[in-house]
Amino acid sequence: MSTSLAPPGIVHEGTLVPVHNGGDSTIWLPFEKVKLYTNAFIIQDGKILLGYKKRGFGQGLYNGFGGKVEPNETPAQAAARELQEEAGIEAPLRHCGTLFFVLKNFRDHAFYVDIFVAKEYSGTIIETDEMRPQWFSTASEGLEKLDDMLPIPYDKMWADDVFWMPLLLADRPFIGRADLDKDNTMEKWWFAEKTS
Ligand SMILES: Nc1ncnc2c1[nH]c(=O)n2[C@H]1C[C@H](O)[C@@H](COP(=O)(O)OP(=O)(O)OP(=O)(O)O)O1
Repeated sequence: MSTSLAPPGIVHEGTLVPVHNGGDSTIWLPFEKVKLYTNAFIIQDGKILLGYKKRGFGQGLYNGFGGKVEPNETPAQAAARELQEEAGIEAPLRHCGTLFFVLKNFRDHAFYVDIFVAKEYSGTIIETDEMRPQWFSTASEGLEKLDDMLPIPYDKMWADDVFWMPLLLADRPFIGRADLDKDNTMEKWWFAEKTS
């Protein structure tokens, strides 16, 4: 499928295969500034580590561990720093996706988020002022669940996560954009798998 379908804000090389797109809005929300963010996940042995955001942006939602890329950092360095700051651990993170978010009632900047993943980590997972880490089962409905582990709580996550997280879990590189309203509803979205 043509790569020219990618929405504004999506920067990419190679071949993209769109997997989801939709929304009632006919236009992508405009944006002026873009700020760089990271988000990191540990996925191992049928489980994924998420953090419950205790304060600030996205409070009350489960997410990976991440935040803003500081001016002196690469996204990979920022991802490692945020994982240490928010969960107390280190991990051999590798890049697996890129997401672009525009919030309807937040016109300060759009979010360009590099997504990282690791299968291992070192150190002891700790609760921090910002995040309460928790393991969730990655097993699909109908399959055997890990002992006492809840499934991924999509109803308590950013609304876009359900579209790209299956690609993350399947280790399939992805890219996408979502425009969200202030109540965490999706206005318009487009997600693709990167096949080269
Ligand atoms: N829509 C959506 N889906 C999934 N993930 C995210 C979004 N929007 C987002 O912003 N995010 C991610 C991107 C980042 O990982 C975090 C937001 O980072 P934040 O905690 O605001 O950044 P910090 O640098 O930690 O902020 P301060 O601690 O400096 O205030 O959510």
